[in-house]
Amino acid sequence: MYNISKWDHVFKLDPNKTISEEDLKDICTSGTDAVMIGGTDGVTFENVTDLQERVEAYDVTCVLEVSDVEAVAPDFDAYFIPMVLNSGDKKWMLDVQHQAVKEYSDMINWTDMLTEGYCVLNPEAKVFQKTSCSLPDQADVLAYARMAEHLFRLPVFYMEYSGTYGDSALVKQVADALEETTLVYGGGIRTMQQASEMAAAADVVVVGNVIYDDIQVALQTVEAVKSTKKKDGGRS
Ligand SMILES: CC(C)=CCC/C(C)=C/CC/C(C)=C/CC/C(C)=C/CC/C(C)=C/CC/C(C)=C/CC/C(C)=C/COP(=O)(O)OP(=O)(O)O
Ligand SMILES: O=P(O)(O)OC[C@@H](O)CO
Ligand SMILES: [Mg+2]
Repeated sequence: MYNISKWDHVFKLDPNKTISEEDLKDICTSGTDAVMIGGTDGVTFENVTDLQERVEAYDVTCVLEVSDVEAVAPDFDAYFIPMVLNSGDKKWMLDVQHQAVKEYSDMINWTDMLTEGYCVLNPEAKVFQKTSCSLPDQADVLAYARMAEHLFRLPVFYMEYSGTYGDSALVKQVADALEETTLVYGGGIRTMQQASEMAAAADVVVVGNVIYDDIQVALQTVEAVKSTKKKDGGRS
């Protein structure tokens, strides 16, 4: 059984991208806490199940981050359901989830579901544009984090800088404001130093695109995150 509050590092694999068997093996046996399958576009039942089967050959926790209800497949260790808190369109906060629950409630095992409160902070990211986000300032981000923890009691607050490296001072401020909710950071990690810096601030660091651009650097982020957590302690 997975426990996200104990995780430090996650690799996010995009089912719409190609990865060699050798690289996939290195990712799955890297010592990461989990492999998350997810992306914003081009996610289909076929490419999700294809990647899922390949990851299942290894002994690593594998979760599906749902971005399209048509691409939900059985037998993942968990299902992460994003709610985009800074979307200007309630569709991405409530409506798509509502529709999915209405249609599929008899197939859902609720203990496998975990809701992520997303705060998207890179205006260039596909997810920012797709979900009509507005760019929050520091006070907005802190308010979203507090709402996630105290009003919605969400297990996860996800600071999403997808494609660009974020503001570690802001990540630290959010970490200081949260007690129970797990703070996940993702975006633009391309060096061990960046991985360590974000590991010192957030509970969980997600590494995505660099997997496809520089697999060796991607693999090194596991040790960078794990050794920072060991040294600094931290909440997770
Ligand atoms: C087990 C089984 C078969 C169950 C069936 C029952 C079932 C269907 C359960 C699902 C229940 C449920 C509540 C589903 C919700 C469905 C849904 C459509 C949720 C919407 C999620 C959402 C807000 C999506 C918007 C996009 C988003 C936040 C995606 C997350 C991934 C992400 C941020 C990727 C980064 O992407 P990007 O910025 O584009 O970067 P790249 O350029 O690298 O891709
Ligand atoms: O792809 P990158 O920029 O590493 O971001 C990771 C993840 O937060 C994307 O959802
Ligand atoms: Mg990606």
